Amino acid sequence: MEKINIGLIGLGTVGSGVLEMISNNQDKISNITGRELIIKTIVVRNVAKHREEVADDILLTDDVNDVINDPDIKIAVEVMGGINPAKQIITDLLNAHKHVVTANKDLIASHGDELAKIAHKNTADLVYEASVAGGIPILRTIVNSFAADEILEVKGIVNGTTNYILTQMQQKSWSYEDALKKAQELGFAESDPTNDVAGIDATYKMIILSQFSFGSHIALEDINIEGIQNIKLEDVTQAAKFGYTIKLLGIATRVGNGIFAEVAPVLVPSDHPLATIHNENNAVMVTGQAVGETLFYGPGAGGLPTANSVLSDIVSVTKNIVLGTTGNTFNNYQHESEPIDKSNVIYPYYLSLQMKDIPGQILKVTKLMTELGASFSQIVQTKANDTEARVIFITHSMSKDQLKTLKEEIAKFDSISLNAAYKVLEN
Ligand SMILES: NC(=O)C1=CN([C@@H]2O[C@H](COP(=O)(O)OP(=O)(O)OC[C@H]3O[C@@H](n4cnc5c(N)ncnc54)[C@H](OP(=O)(O)O)[C@@H]3O)[C@@H](O)[C@H]2O)C=CC1
Ligand SMILES: N[C@@H](CC=O)C(=O)O
Repeated sequence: MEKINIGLIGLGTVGSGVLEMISNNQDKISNITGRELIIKTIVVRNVAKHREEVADDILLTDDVNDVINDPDIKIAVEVMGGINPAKQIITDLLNAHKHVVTANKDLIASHGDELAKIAHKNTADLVYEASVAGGIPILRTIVNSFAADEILEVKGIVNGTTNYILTQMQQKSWSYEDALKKAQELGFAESDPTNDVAGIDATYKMIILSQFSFGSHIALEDINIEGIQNIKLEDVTQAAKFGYTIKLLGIATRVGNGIFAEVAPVLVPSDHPLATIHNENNAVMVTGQAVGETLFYGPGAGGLPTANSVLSDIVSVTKNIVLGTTGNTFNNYQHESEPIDKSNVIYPYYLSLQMKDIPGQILKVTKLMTELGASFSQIVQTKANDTEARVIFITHSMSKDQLKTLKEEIAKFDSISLNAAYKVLEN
């Protein structure tokens, strides 16, 4: 059987999973593709650290040119992460006519269109199913199964680390710090977890999802991004008492000719499907004009689940090589998203305030709401400390502008502070 040589760049959580899956599933892959897949070369930073993991017949090197300049390598798998030097490496690989499979959402969200053009020019494939929602095969599903439908909204839980952290806080009352440490040990978090907890990783994934869903590229600066770093156990507990579970959600909705996109902690009704997604699992809800609401669920992070998506890309590139159909674009870039009128985007909010325990305080806030045309459906007061009360409101739907003005006006009071304002998802 003819062989196809692969260069693997990175042997961390995902790279090790790719190595394991190729060696364990060789027969099945050969039956499907008609080719034997061989990992010829592996590139890492620290060769000595990986010597024991790698068979003697594979070249283990710290020089990526051993892949770029090897004419026998047809497919390169980039699972090292980060934007630099990954961008230059992928550019060089494509210019050397290698097909590239990557899991790198940072890079694809930031420079995907530029790299797709380089791939097209070189009749090479550039594919990245693993870049969004780890083990869930969502990108090809959107390309193939929503080809004739108009997608109205795509939303969901697209970061495994933050969902793992929130689950441990909710179900086991773990501290935020302990849960993050465990997510890092389990290989779910990025090498620097800042992007995970700050919502940036989820935002990269929403940029890619939006491009596939709507054909529009949304710039990172145009997305409202809020992470989970400031979520308090008391908010998690209070939200549960109101019948909600806090989740970090990505939401991208068609508004006129543009897209409204946001990544933020959201109170999800506890009987909503997204509230039932626990640990490192992800779920993507795609709403189509014709099909209505659909939900795709599975592991969003971790070595083998992510490697499974990488392998699905490797198999599809191999089939393209066999059929001579390489170089067809995987992304759906049509244009930059047009500006939208955000006043049309309205949600109820969970507002957590701390106020000096003196008469008339709550009235000050409700008066402000009335002046802004806003109102609330639920209110709870608890003791924060000896001199202050915690007051939680669930508001009726209000716009971002109303919320912004409310925040600004509350900030003018010395004796009242707004600690949290989270969107509430309606069933
Ligand atoms: N972990 C996950 O669950 C998921 C990760 N991803 C994405 O997959 C990619 C890889 O993630 P993950 O496996 O977790 O990352 P790791 O940090 O576990 O592994 C990174 C690997 O890349 C190697 N590497 C890093 N920089 C260089 C360099 N400059 N030259 C050569 N080798 C380098 C490292 O070598 P060494 O070991 O010697 O340091 C290491 O083997 C990232 O883009 C990530 O966002 C996508 C979905 C899920
Ligand atoms: N750090 C990411 C890994 C997968 O993309 C996550 O936690 O989702």
